[in-house]
Amino acid sequence: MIEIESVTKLYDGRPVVDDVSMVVAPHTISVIVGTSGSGKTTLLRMINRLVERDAGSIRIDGEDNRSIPGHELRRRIGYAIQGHGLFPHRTVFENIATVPKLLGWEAARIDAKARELLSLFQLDPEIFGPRYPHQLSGGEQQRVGVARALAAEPNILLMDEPFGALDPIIRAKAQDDLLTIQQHFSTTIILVTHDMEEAFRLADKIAVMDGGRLLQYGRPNELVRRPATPFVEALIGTAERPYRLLALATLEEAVEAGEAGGPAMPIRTSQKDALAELLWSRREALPVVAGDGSPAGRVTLEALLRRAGGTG
Ligand SMILES: Nc1ncnc2c1ncn2[C@@H]1O[C@H](COP(=O)(O)OP(=O)(O)OP(=O)(O)O)[C@@H](O)[C@H]1O
Repeated sequence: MIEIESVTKLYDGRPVVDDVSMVVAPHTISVIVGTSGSGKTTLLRMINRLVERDAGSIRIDGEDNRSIPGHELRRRIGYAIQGHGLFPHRTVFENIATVPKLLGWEAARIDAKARELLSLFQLDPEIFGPRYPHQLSGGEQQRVGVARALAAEPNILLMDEPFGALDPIIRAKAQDDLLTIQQHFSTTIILVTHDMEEAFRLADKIAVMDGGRLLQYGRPNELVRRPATPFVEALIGTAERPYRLLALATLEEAVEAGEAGGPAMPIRTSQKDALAELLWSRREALPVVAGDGSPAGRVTLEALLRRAGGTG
């Protein structure tokens, strides 16, 4: 758990993070969004003390982060940034091994960890382990950067625009990988992004910052349904609201008894994807199947339209 309480950071007497309080529950993903210069990176870096706060407190699992020794903070908190920050003259294996080595892990344990992480990120350890960063694509470098941040098995992972430089296809893949890995290791993640799609895709909770202040911190559908200020509403994008609501829910919540013709969709499909399919195939309803392929009912265009409007 990360407890940020009334935290302020001043530069030249001006607050760039202004009295911010938020709690990040264990094993969840919080995403910080906001305009450029709103204090997102500064807030993130105060958690692992790359930046020192001027006021307030930050507790990591109940302990003030100032009372945790530096090496312990590095072990407990992984940090991944845009542009990956890999060491160019070290191989992928050596890059991933950096913090475990500092912590004095045995070679066999480091090797096993590096292999596990590379495999999780779908990079063959035999092929990619001995390569240097310049021998990897941008997306591969980025994945190694995140693998390196996870190498010492941190409870917490701080990520600053980790996928900012990736093309949309690779980016979506990297986001999926991150969700899988987060579930695998139960990591608590705080991620900064400019991309609202990314925020909605990954976040258990979204924090919206503007001018150093935290305007709202809530579940994605709370932000859509009840934005705290016009700024939050504008940032989410008023034209996107119906699609965001549908994207946040699966057919599990919209399925009803009955039959429908045409190809079926799995119950874990997002309501947004189901609406797209209904519109594209010009159907009024489509059959829904459970995980094992057995019939689970149907979902209707009418039900999804109701949900898109915030009711139903
Ligand atoms: N070391 C520093 N000295 C002085 N001012 C700084 C320093 N670091 C950041 N700032 C200022 O603090 C404010 C917040 O910066 P920060 O990097 O936290 O914003 P951000 O929301 O992450 O921005 P972006 O989205 O553009 O990365 C900015 O106005 C920035 O110019």
